[in-house]
Amino acid sequence: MTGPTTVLLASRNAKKLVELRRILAATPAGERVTLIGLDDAPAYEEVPESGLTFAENALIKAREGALRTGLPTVADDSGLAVDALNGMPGVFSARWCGRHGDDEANLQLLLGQIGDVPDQYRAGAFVCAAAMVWPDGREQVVEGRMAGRVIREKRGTNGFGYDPIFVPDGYELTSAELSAEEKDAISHRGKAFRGLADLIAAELVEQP
Ligand SMILES: O=P(O)(O)OP(=O)(O)OP(=O)(O)OC[C@H]1O[C@@H](n2cnc3c(O)ncnc32)[C@H](O)[C@@H]1O
Ligand SMILES: [Mg+2]
Repeated sequence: MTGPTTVLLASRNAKKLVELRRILAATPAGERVTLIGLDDAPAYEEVPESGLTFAENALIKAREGALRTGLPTVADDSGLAVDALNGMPGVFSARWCGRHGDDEANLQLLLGQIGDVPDQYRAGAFVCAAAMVWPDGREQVVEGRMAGRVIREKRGTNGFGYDPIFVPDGYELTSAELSAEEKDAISHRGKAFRGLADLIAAELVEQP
């Protein structure tokens, strides 16, 4: 067995880094992997998320990271797909209001758009595609979903993004009222990252 392997998470989102570290730690790869984020990697100009699917965007980010750093690289792309909006905001979730990362404006715009949609038609799902690109060019993508419905007013202060207006199926609480651990256990990103963590563990265990 070789020493620890450094894996890059091609993201500046600190919450994603914490989440993937926690999930990796629970797998056989836990002790063998040191996970770093873009803030700890040699700086490079990031490519725009120009894909039309979560998987394409995750691969764009992961390929660029692997190319620029030579490290095995993970990246994810995620968002909320609302049935009444034919799957939007989807890949545009982070910039739905027209600028990147304004969670409150994104959420209020969505609430206004589906204001007239009756309760029984407010289904949607959080979706996450997590991609792994190895330095030799091999690529793997794992997707996770969390189905639920969009409510009419914000509830809860945990999480981020659209969490305060999303109630997962089987729950009465919004995903912003669940604890981080409770959300991880059922979330789109939790599922996708656990799938990837298993692939990373298998890869490293097979190494001579
Ligand atoms: O650097 P990267 O990894 O790209 O970080 P990011 O924050 O831009 O992340 P994404 O491109 O994956 O965009 C995710 C958007 O989708 C929404 N979203 C995704 N997962 C969510 C979750 O678990 N809870 C609430 N909103 C979520 C939210 O609006 C995010 O801004
Ligand atoms: Mg992004």
